[in-house]
Amino acid sequence: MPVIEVTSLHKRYGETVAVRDVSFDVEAGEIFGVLGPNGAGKTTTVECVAGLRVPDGGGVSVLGLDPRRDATRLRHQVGVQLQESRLPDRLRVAEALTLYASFYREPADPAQLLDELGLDGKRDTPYEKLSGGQKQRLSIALALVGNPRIAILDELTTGLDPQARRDTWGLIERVRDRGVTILLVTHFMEEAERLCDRLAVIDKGRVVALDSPAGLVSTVTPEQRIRFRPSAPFDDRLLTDLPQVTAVTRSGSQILVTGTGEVLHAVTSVLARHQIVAADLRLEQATLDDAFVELTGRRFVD
Ligand SMILES: Nc1ncnc2c1ncn2[C@@H]1O[C@H](COP(=O)(O)OP(=O)(O)OP(=O)(O)O)[C@@H](O)[C@H]1O
Repeated sequence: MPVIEVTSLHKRYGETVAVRDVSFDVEAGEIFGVLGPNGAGKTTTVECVAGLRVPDGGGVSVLGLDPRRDATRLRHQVGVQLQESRLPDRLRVAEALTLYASFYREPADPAQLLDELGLDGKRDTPYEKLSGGQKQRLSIALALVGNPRIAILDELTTGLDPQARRDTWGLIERVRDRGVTILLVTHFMEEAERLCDRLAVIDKGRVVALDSPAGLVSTVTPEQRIRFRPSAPFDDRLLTDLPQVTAVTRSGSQILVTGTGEVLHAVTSVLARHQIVAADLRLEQATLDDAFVELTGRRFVD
């Protein structure tokens, strides 16, 4: 049974249609991603789910309730971390968490949450003295302090360095393992691929695909790319004659072969037969980025 149901959501700001037609269901216990380029309508969608905006059309149901009409009941069950949330500069980390915990009937233990988020050493640090990554982790802690059943996280790792980003992903997986359902907005392909059980890809206010990351990638033409540097010159026809090869292009000393099926085996076998070593050999398979191009006809731009 879905814990979040979004049906034909429509939302405009004056002349701008931010969300044209968005529908998806989120099942209990999953990490559900809303992925799309800047301005696609992701934030507006989750703000409607969080009850912070009123849809102009369509409906949203969270735990069977209306996010605006039943806001008080949902407040204890839904934690929200929105883009660029700010706290007063002088507020210390532990104070912020204790303050937020006091708003809830059955809050999490603030000390344990700080420990889990790697903020234990920052308990007495004022908000203004935290790094970007620490502020981000604090905002996640604040979204979780009410022990919610659902956490809505918008642009979780924007502005974080690669290590902090990976740490945050690990944290989100641990939260999910405790049974919290997570609705995650992202414009990072890698984040979506690594974290999400299922994804709605949104473009220009519409859902253009809804599937698991692997499912989305598999809808793309199953083309593979092989890159290597040959140890000796050879005629392209050696490879283009192979039925598995669709194209061979050269760029400097590097060769790029595209093909399907057992193309890697076919290429390496024929090269070996001609005593050619394929140095720096890499096999590239379709990614979510390729799936996005296939779905929208253009490259995903961050
Ligand atoms: N408060 C607002 N007033 C007017 N227009 C808005 C407002 N908020 C968003 N928009 C516009 O609505 C569209 C969708 O914005 P939204 O923030 O939902 O997209 P997004 O996918 O979350 O983008 P981003 O990744 O940049 O946050 C954009 O064209 C944006 O300029």
